[in-house]
Amino acid sequence: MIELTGVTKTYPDGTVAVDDFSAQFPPHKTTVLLGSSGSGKTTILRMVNRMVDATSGTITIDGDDIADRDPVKLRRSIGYVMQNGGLLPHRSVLDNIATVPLLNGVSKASAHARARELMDLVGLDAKMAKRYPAQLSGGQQQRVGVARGLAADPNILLMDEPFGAVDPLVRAELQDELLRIQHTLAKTIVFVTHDVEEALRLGDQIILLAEGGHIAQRGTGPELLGAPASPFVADFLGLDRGSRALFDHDGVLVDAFGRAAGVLTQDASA
Ligand SMILES: Nc1ncnc2c1ncn2[C@@H]1O[C@H](COP(=O)(O)OP(=O)(O)OP(=O)(O)O)[C@@H](O)[C@H]1O
Repeated sequence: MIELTGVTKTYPDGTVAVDDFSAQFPPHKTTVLLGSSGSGKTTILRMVNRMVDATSGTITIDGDDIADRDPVKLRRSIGYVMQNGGLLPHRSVLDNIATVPLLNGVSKASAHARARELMDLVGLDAKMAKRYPAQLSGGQQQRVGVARGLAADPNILLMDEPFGAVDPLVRAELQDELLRIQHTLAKTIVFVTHDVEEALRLGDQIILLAEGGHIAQRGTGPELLGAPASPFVADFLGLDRGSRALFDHDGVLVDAFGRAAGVLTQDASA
């Protein structure tokens, strides 16, 4: 369990990116931080592995305060996948995937063997192993990024808009792959996106953020869709724009395409 309590981040120029944020990211589940640009999603994510240090508040992982952990060791124990893969351009696919295990002192032979297994897991053809990032499509680069994030077999995987830079079809494919991988590996995933469809597809829990990391609403996708807490939430989810509107059929919520999206509680349907 990752727990953030009263966490604030003020950058040196005075920008309060995150103001008094508290939340839990449960183990083996995917939590999506959803919000528009500048709402503090990346800052929250980076505070979990101490790429950014919180100004105040507490962050614990399984009860241990991360402020007491060595930041470099902490960072290497947590998978991190960023937009555009963040790959090292002059290293082969295999070396990119093996980066963290090699830093952790794993032998090159076993790091590469593990990297080949991960290539298979994320759906990359083995013949790509010796290629350089520039010789891959955007979608393939993202797969390498996911494999690299998983290479040290971390319990926690932080993903910062990992599929933001690819076209919608490839994006849907990558989302499917992630769902498949997560079904097998059950990592604790924190996934940042500003894309509502992506959040609804991937999130066991969605935390919708307004500016300053203020929580507009948290819950499952159907909970947010079925009972948006404010006009801001309804607007962000696009509930006023038709396609995502929900209709009540005897207590079962269905979307505009007739797909079940949730169940109304007794009170809400009364
Ligand atoms: N190093 C920094 N110094 C000063 N301000 C920063 C820094 N990094 C981020 N900010 C500011 O903090 C706020 C939150 O930024 P953050 O990147 O966390 O938001 P975000 O929701 O992830 O946005 P995006 O979707 O655009 O990545 C923004 O106002 C941003 O300009």
